[in-house]
Amino acid sequence: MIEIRNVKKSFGEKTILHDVTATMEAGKCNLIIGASGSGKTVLTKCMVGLFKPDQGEILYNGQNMLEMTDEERKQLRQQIGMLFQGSALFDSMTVEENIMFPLNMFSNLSYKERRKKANEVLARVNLKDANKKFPAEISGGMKKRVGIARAIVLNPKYLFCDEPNSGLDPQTSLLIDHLIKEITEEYDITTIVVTHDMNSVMEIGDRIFYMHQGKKQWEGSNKDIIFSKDKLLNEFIFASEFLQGAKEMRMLEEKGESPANNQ
Ligand SMILES: Nc1ncnc2c1ncn2[C@@H]1O[C@H](COP(=O)(O)OP(=O)(O)OP(=O)(O)O)[C@@H](O)[C@H]1O
Repeated sequence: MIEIRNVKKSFGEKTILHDVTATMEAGKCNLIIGASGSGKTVLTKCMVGLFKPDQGEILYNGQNMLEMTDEERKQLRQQIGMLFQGSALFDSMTVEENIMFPLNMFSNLSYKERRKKANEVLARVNLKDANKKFPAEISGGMKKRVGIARAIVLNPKYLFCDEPNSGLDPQTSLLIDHLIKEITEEYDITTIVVTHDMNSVMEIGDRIFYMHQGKKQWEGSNKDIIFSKDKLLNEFIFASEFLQGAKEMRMLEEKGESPANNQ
């Protein structure tokens, strides 16, 4: 679990995060959504220690990251897996070598054990046969799966995914979403996904945090998001073509004309 308490962050005169409080739950996909510039990235950078908040607390399983010693912060860092927007694979390394990289850096395992572990996670993301390929030889969806395998190879407690669907077709996006959700539940990871993709929001959004101009404007689940009365959230989500059908359904329901009422 990650608890963000009253976090404030400014750059110069400009306040970017205004008193943000939110709890990211373990074993769940916690999605941060919001328009460009609403503060999603600054918030996640504060969470992983890349920015220091001016005020507030960030608690990892009850321990304030901002008060940790360097050693404690180093240990925490090893419990955080990251999936970057462009997958960020090393082009000169094979898929297997890419996945072994965090193990080479942070584990005391032998070469044989590291290879075994890398191939286990590769099998978990259904890429067993791609281990000797180079990134240039695999598709965008496969690269994302390699990115996920690399992010989970150290058995992280926390997984941060930055726009995991960017550049993918809808079908591949869905596969990646499901993989992230399955892994989150299977390994009881606290997963944080920053996304613009409303399809993902509806598919895997156990907890959704809607940021607006640096404030947490709304939070809830994918079950209640389309029924929210929050005007700003409604403007944001119903701008998506994907949710036009849901919007029309909701309007009919409000008028008592839903097909469900006519049965
Ligand atoms: N290092 C920085 N120095 C100064 N201002 C910054 C810095 N990083 C971000 N900002 C500002 O903080 C605000 C929020 O940016 P942020 O990147 O968090 O938005 P976002 O919601 O992630 O947007 P997007 O969806 O486009 O990635 C923006 O006005 C941005 O210019």
